[in-house]
Amino acid sequence: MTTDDSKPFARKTPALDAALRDLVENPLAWALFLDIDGTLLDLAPTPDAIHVPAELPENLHHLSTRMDGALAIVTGRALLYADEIFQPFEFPIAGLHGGEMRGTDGHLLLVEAPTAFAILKGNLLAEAQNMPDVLVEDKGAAVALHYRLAPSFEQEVEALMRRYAKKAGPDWTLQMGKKVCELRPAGASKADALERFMANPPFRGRRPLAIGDDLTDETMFATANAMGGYSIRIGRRSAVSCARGTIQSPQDLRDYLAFAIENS
Ligand SMILES: O=P(O)(O)OC[C@H]1O[C@H](O[C@H]2O[C@H](CO)[C@@H](O)[C@H](O)[C@H]2O)[C@H](O)[C@@H](O)[C@@H]1O
Ligand SMILES: [Mg+2]
Repeated sequence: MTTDDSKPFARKTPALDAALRDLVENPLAWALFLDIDGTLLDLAPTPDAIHVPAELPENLHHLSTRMDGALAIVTGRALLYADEIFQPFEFPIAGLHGGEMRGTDGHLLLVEAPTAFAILKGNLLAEAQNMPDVLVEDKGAAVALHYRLAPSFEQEVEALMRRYAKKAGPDWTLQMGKKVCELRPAGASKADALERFMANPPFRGRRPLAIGDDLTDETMFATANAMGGYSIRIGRRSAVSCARGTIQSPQDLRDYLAFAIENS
């Protein structure tokens, strides 16, 4: 293909341009790992208020086909919830920040919430009711407390979740995010998920490209970089991020992905 300055990647830094250009020109050389909230989708006021652009699932399907299936979703969402977003297509996916997985063989690894954790979630829900507009998102083996609609409760939310992290014990860990504080299974991270995908075809032997927007994505950025790949953070450039490149918004990323499909 030929490229010129009007193309989406021509506005970026040289290293980012080169990675984005190479994904278009050599889709079989790359393995793509995509976060959902704040990356593929614009952030919304509440977890269920997300808008999925009608063309997004099909665009990802086309790109995945060009990459011979080496495209995976790596999200903090529960795996089965995230699957619904991309219907009727089904991608290799990691949920709960790496705790849940489904590889290309279709084998589903889900985490079951033990009774003690279910009781803990019930108690958390009761205590959160004292904080108007703070939302509890029950994700099965993880639970999130969202304060996007009630930013003045940030400190209280964090303190409450730290208390509950102690009660939950070592099998759960605290995960901070954008206007959210979560308790998630401690056994795996997004980096672990990326490594597990990379151990098998069609991912094996390719350069990983990790794209995300939040603290939870930093481990997969670092791992993608260490494996000779590349990492892109959606949002403003950040000195504390491991990501090597920056794309300003989910819309810019979606525009680039649409361009990559048309031209690869
Ligand atoms: O790893 P991700 O796919 O980015 O998931 C991270 C968390 O995303 C969701 O929360 C965030 O998005 C919401 C919808 O835009 C927004 O209202 C919230 O403030 C954000 O923190 C999701 O609800 C969490 O379960 C994910 O862990
Ligand atoms: Mg995100």
